[in-house]
Amino acid sequence: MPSPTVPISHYEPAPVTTSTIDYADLTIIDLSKSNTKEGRAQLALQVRDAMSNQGFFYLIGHGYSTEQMERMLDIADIPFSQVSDEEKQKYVAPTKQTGSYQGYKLRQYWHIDGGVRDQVENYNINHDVNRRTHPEAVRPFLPEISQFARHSHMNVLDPILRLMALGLELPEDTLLNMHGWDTQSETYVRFMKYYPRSAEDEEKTKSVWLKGHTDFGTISILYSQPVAALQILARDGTWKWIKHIENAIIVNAGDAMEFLSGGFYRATIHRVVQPPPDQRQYTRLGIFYFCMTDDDVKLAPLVASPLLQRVGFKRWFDKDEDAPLMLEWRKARTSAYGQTTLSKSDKEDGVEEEVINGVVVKHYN
Ligand SMILES: O=C(O)CCC(=O)C(=O)O
Ligand SMILES: [Fe+2]
Repeated sequence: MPSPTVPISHYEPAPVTTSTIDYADLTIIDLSKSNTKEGRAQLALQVRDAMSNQGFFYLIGHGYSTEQMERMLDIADIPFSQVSDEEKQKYVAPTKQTGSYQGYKLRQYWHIDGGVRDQVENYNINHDVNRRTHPEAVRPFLPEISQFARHSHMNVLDPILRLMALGLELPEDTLLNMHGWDTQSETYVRFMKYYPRSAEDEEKTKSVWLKGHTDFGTISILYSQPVAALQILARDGTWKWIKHIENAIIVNAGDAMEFLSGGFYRATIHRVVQPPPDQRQYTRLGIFYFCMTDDDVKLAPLVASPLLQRVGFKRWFDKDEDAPLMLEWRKARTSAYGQTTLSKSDKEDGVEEEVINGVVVKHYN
């Protein structure tokens, strides 16, 4: 049961920016319309259009209130503000060895550019919150975090997966059946806190905090927060800012969804940059639910889709049996990220590449 009586200090997020910036124009999906069959058919078309064009959309009507979100934000700050550096060290994720982020990713782990390393702390918790132990200050809040993960899974992820399966003209539960709650998967809650950086770091990285990348899994669920910093690479090659919408969720597809849909749903490149001037002195605390299929799902195209048969699809692997399992793809991508030496693309300016499971993975500056 949730325990909202456990005392907690309040995290006050930055005020919304008043700067004029170039925002992406994304579709807003109202999930409260998905209770009826007609509603779902209509939303499925909207989601299909958004995921095959921008690869990003907003979700509203998801049933989590602003007050519940404020409470989760207070909880999200605990692993950063209420745990000593010494205790944090005990819970650092052995990411390079295990290909898993569970636990802390402390500052300066990822290489960004020009010798500059990141200034962001993550604390990652598997959707099964008891899979690992947690710092003492986090423990009283595990029931609430578990309930939040369950909400994100059942009330956000599952409806999205239903709509995306419908979009491929497949049975509604096709994708959902690959994303069990009780099965073995890496699907996890991430708390992420960015700290302001030095002028020197900003200059050396041309203000990039997290290089342009695609996410590794199927669906990423980003609970909207006020500090503008996230940008997506639009089809015309320009970076567009993601606008904060109170109590909305930003949804994007990752590599695994791109593989399963034969390239129809796009894993869009996105990055994080220095916020506009009026938000630069604030920390930026975010809450995410990163979703992957069950570990044992092969990431080969869903060729039974009548839509894919009509419009055509891309194969990354000649034979389906050569496609990686979700477990293999996640491990390889996770252990390499921010650690490997990337090589410059000979085709595209400002792009660096690495080869993972035979696939060229690009990183954008
Ligand atoms: O901080 C954000 O808004 C996005 C972070 C992100 O892209 C990631 O963690 O993969
Ligand atoms: Fe990302």
